[in-house]
Amino acid sequence: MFITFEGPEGAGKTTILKMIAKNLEEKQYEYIQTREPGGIRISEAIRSVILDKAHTEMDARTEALLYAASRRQHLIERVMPALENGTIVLCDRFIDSSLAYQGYARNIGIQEVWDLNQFAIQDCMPTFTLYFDIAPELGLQRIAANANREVNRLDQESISFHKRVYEGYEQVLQMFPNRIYRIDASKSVETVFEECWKIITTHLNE
Ligand SMILES: Nc1ncnc2c1ncn2[C@@H]1O[C@H](COP(=O)(O)OP(=O)(O)OP(=O)(O)O)[C@@H](O)[C@H]1O
Ligand SMILES: Cc1cn([C@H]2C[C@H](O)[C@@H](COP(=O)(O)O)O2)c(=O)[nH]c1=O
Repeated sequence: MFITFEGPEGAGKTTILKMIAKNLEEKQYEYIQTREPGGIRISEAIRSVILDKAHTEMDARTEALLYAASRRQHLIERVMPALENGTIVLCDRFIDSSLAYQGYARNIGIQEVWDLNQFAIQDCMPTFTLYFDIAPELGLQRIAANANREVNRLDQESISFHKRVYEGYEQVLQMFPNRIYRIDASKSVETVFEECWKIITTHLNE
């Protein structure tokens, strides 16, 4: 089972992913938790290049290619071997982030970014996706209030960019109504967790 966590900045993806991991651990499921961009050495190195605040000159297509390259290596080294073993994969962000951020918000085109990513993923799509729906203003407020979180190049984008990311996700949800579950991420951590856990247990029991 390949489960991805998606949504704008500060939506609570990482918080809930860790809680789900803890629950799976307690119930003795085999799982891994990982993230994009990153999760393994080469992809973490690509992450540093993409998210470096100094790299303000980065071209949108270069950005899309770097995310896709990072995705490819992470799939080959970490995700696919785990799935082949029957291990549950919890992944913080995946292809939907590229569609919303690069495809829509950066104006490359969702279809173009989808096509580019087919080379990287070779049909390895998530079993299902939890989309953390939050107004960009609230998400950004949450991350601003978190003193431990380092601000990266994407965080520094304007509020209009983050609003476009939100609109981009809306398009992506329309494209994949059977794969993506919308979660109201403005609710309390406990409520959001309960909703996500209910979806996961339904799939685990299928
Ligand atoms: N439901 C919630 N209500 C209030 N605060 C929350 C909630 N979920 C998470 N937070 C807080 O919001 C901040 C961002 O949460 P988190 O890092 O989990 O979000 P994220 O979606 O992974 O963000 P990003 O994609 O930007 O890394 C953290 O300080 C976290 O404690
Ligand atoms: C996978 C992926 C990510 N992004 C963006 C989204 C965030 O701004 C950063 C990752 O930071 P996080 O704290 O780990 O969420 O990268 C993107 O634009 N495109 C992608 O494909």
